[in-house]
Amino acid sequence: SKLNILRYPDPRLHKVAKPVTVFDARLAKLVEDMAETMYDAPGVGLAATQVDVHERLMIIDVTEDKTGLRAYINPEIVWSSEEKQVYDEGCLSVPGVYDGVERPARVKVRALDVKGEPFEVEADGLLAVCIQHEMDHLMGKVFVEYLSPLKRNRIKTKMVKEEREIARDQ
Ligand SMILES: O=C(O)C[C@@H](Cc1ccccc1)C(=O)SCC(=O)c1ccccc1
Ligand SMILES: [Zn+2]
Repeated sequence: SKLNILRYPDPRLHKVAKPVTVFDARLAKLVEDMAETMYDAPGVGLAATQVDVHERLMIIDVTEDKTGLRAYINPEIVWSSEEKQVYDEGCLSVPGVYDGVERPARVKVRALDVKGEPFEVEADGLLAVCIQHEMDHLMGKVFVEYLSPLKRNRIKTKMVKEEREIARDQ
């Protein structure tokens, strides 16, 4: 079923996720529900933090035809390139905002799959950007924190105003 995505500046987006320790049917269902939520948004990634589940779990699918879904559990970056790249990032928790963020161009990440089996991915391009963006979510970080205080405050003000309008219409 579709889950509710927390919207910035909800304070729960700043909670630090805890490692996953139990690989059971609940976890598999959570991955399914997160995937349904992500494809519906639409998005190319989603961290458990964004659906108010504070466990170290993220899903990513950067393929055009939605055939590349992968769950990364207890992910850790084991190598990142010196070379950086600026990419126009978006965020399902900050709808309508896209802005340049500089990050290492390539990363090697180690994680467990939904069965608890370890795997490793070396990524570049959008996958590398997304892995780093989702892992920030698991650390309670939202990509607007890389922008200038002026830009961040304008975004915050706009989102709070929109939140009030949504509340008023209900
Ligand atoms: O908020 C999130 O974590 C999802 C976010 C991931 C992301 C996208 C691009 C750069 C960095 C991180 C999104 O998916 S935003 C939506 C988006 O970028 C997109 C949506 C549909 C097709 C392609 C991209
Ligand atoms: Zn995001």
